[in-house]
Amino acid sequence: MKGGIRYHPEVDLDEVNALAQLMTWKTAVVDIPYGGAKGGIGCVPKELSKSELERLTRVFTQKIHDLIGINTDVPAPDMGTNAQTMAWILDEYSKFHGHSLAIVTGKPVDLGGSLGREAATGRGVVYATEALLAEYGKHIKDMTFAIQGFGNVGAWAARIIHERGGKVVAVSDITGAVKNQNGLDIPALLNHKEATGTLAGFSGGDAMSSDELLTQECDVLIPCALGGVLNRENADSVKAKYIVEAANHPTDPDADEILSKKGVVILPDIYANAGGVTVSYFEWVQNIQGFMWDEEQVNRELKKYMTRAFHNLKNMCKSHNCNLRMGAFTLGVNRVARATQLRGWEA
Ligand SMILES: NC(=O)C1=CN([C@@H]2O[C@H](COP(=O)(O)OP(=O)(O)OC[C@H]3O[C@@H](n4cnc5c(N)ncnc54)[C@H](O)[C@@H]3O)[C@@H](O)[C@H]2O)C=CC1
Ligand SMILES: O=C(O)CCC(=O)C(=O)O
Repeated sequence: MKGGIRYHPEVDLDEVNALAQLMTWKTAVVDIPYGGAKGGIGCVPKELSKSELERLTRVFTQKIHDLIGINTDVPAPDMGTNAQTMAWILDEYSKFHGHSLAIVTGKPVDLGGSLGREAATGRGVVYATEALLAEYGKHIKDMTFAIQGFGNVGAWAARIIHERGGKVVAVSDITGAVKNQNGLDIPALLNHKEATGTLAGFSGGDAMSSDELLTQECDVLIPCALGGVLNRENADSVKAKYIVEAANHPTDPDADEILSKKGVVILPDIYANAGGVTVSYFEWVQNIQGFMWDEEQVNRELKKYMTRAFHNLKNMCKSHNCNLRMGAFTLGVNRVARATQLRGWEA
């Protein structure tokens, strides 16, 4: 099983359960050999010191070390966790079971992490967006983007879209939001965030409230933060023509219906954000083989997996005459059902 560990105040058992289920279908959609998992701690990581985070992570690992394993459950980063968190889990786990590089993915590269994993979810989102837009004869360089969340996924997606000539017109995070209809200078915004820890005060755009981001004028909206942010309160006001779900379950069922009726095309999470777990799979393979790939190979393989999955998804939608979310779930559930039947577990 595979999935991230989340540190966030809203983490609870129901949410982790739902996120683990999404991982089951996600890994099947991109056809990598895992089931789904997820873990989390209800806490506010920004309010904890580095040494408190380390102690929390080590005690958590002491509690779960018998549940995880390189062939049973392999954690990775999610919201509020990062490569450092994975390094602590690896170190603590190794005290019980011996040195096991493949016990976590998304580790620091210096500790056996894969080149390209940190950027992989955002990069995968960009590959997915390119594949979707190509279906409509469009290109990133001709489109405007609004991005909610400027953490690992949002910042990397923004950076790569900007590099490809796309115009990122609005960005938000927990500290606020900034917009510029002529396009934000993303490298400058990244430097500003690095230096100040906030989006506030960025001179290259106008400040706005975080909530406004979702209804901002743009072609493509990319939610990269929490679940349930698109709901019946705001769905009707969304102006984007395309939504690429980089976050997990950002669109609730009411919003899904409202947006579909408005003709908004939604690229679902279990495909759109699968680049992260795909490169996690590459990291696990590299650790087991004891052979590091170069970054070019990682990105080339990632593109191959994302493009192949998009074609499978599109064919599923065509043969079942359904939208992309239904197509993605049908693809994932069918693969799991087929494996289940082949093992003789048919009811
Ligand atoms: N890290 C990964 O590899 C993957 C992450 N995801 C999903 O992507 C989403 C983001 O994850 P990460 O970037 O890793 O987390 P992160 O912790 O690095 O960043 C989260 C970002 O969301 C922002 N945020 C939080 N609440 C907000 C609000 N109310 N309004 C606006 N922004 C808000 C934070 O300020 C931060 O910029 C999550 O839903 C996660 O499950 C999905 C696949 C893989
Ligand atoms: O990289 C991984 O193993 C998990 C990534 C993740 O948590 C997700 O796709 O939601």
